[in-house]
Amino acid sequence: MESGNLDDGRGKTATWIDQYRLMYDRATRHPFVLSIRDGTVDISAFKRWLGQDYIFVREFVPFLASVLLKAWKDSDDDSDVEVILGGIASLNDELSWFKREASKWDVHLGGITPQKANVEYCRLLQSLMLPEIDYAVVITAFWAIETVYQDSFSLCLESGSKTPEELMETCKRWGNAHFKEYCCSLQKIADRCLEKAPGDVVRKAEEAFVSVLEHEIGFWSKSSGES
Ligand SMILES: Cc1ncc(CO)c(N)n1
Repeated sequence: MESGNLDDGRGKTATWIDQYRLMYDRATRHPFVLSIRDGTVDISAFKRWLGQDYIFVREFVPFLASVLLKAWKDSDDDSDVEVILGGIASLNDELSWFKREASKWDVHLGGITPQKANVEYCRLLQSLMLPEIDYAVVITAFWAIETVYQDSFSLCLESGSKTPEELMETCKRWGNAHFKEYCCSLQKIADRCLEKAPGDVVRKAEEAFVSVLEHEIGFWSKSSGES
């Protein structure tokens, strides 16, 4: 058994969160998210984020499909496919939710130009969809992408938060306990794969994790900021 230098019996993913704590906190405690939590959020920033995230989630569909395909081909545990399929199923519901929410806020999803940070994030997804990228790398990225939103929005649901009532549904979408469980399932899968992966694959997964954090920070800033 290989034991990494920071490995104290926890999974690799938990180790990386600690190791990149500053960046992780910048991704999960972004000023935009904090403004939702303290009730000072600028509604036009929220509407911009909504339109940009819809574009991102549409790109997330083929990414998830590619993760599913790799799990089906390369995973040694049948339940991986079920967890990922569950994620794909809820994406279907999520896209409908975006359309409903957008019409509620008078956001026209058809006419939105993706921000540069969004285009770059989608490009990262596309690079991870390539067949030569290992399952361990993409499942790690997938876990990180979902977990950043889970951590961010659950913050807005904590007791003492002043999240405006009309944004509660958005926060519950990613901040709810069921979504947290789903993120934990993804984390267990990622940790299991990373434990068995050769060193160069683990290094690539770590890079993908850091890259997701960087892109999430950029996404929050640019999607909620002035266009
Ligand atoms: C940018 C971004 N990251 C993560 C998620 C979670 O699905 C999302 N919807 N959008």
